[in-house]
Amino acid sequence: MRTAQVMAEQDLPGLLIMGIGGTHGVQESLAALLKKHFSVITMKELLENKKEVGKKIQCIFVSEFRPTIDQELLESLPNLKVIGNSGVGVDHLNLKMISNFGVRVTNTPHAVADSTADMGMALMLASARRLVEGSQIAVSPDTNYFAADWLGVEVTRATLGIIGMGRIGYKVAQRARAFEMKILYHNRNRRSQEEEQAVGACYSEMEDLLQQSDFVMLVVNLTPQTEKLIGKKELGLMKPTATLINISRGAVIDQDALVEALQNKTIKAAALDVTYPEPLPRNHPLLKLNNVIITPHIGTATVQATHMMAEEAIANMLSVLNCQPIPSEVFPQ
Ligand SMILES: O=CC(=O)O
Repeated sequence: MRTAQVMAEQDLPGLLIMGIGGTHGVQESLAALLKKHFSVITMKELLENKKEVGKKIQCIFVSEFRPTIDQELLESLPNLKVIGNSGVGVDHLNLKMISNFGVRVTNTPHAVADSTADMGMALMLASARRLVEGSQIAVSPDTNYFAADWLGVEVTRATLGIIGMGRIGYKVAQRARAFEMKILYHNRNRRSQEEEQAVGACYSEMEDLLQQSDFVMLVVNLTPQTEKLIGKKELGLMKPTATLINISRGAVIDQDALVEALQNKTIKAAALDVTYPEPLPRNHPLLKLNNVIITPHIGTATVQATHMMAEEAIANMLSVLNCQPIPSEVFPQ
């Protein structure tokens, strides 16, 4: 005989998890969170019985950046209503194709903002103070080193140019203010005077920002308009003492041009949480340069952000299922 609890679980909307790790495709704590609202189905379960299991799925929770949702998958899910992306960037999803199936897409712009802004600051400080190089020498067999060999530069009172002043860019500005940085920003839409004053940020044309900044931080979404936004010409405008930091998407930078600029020292350094592709092939020239820091796209990889993203995605997906206003829906461009 079925218990009331099992019956209730069966009544919950079916949710497919697309991710890696744990038995469910995400950490068990996230799976437990999702299970409060959905009947959770793993990819393995779907593949074992596509016909029956496919009909139950109304939502997909996407926790990875890799492109995995194709036409064939969507055709096997006749009752799919919403794809809840865990994260703000949705460039790994084919929005046009998904919308042709009448499926909504949602993202989590609020949950990611603090952790990603922290990552931008961490990369800026690590690069300025040569943290990775310093850490490598400190644990190397070579003990004959001196602080004077490792002079960095101060972030305090330096000029930071933020390209992309959305939620994350603005959080970066709030943090940079505490370092007394001069903050320039460029954005599609100018922020209000009150917002600019609150963080001490000045709106700037791209060219001026690139010419004046000691640190240029990229915080834009990847769209056809921002692909290769930073190329040879833009890198050429930067100071030879400047550092480029990227916490958005790798394809926002023309990577060949970046390699050239770093090799020729026309800019000083780069600190990248994102590259194109991810991970970079092990023989990629960026990996051979000592004026580059690369992290494996971990801007949102914190305990707090992962849980907040799941909560935000759950709220979005339930709104779609309950025909309520959707807090964060993404539309094809
Ligand atoms: O890269 C992280 C995100 O898109 O949220």
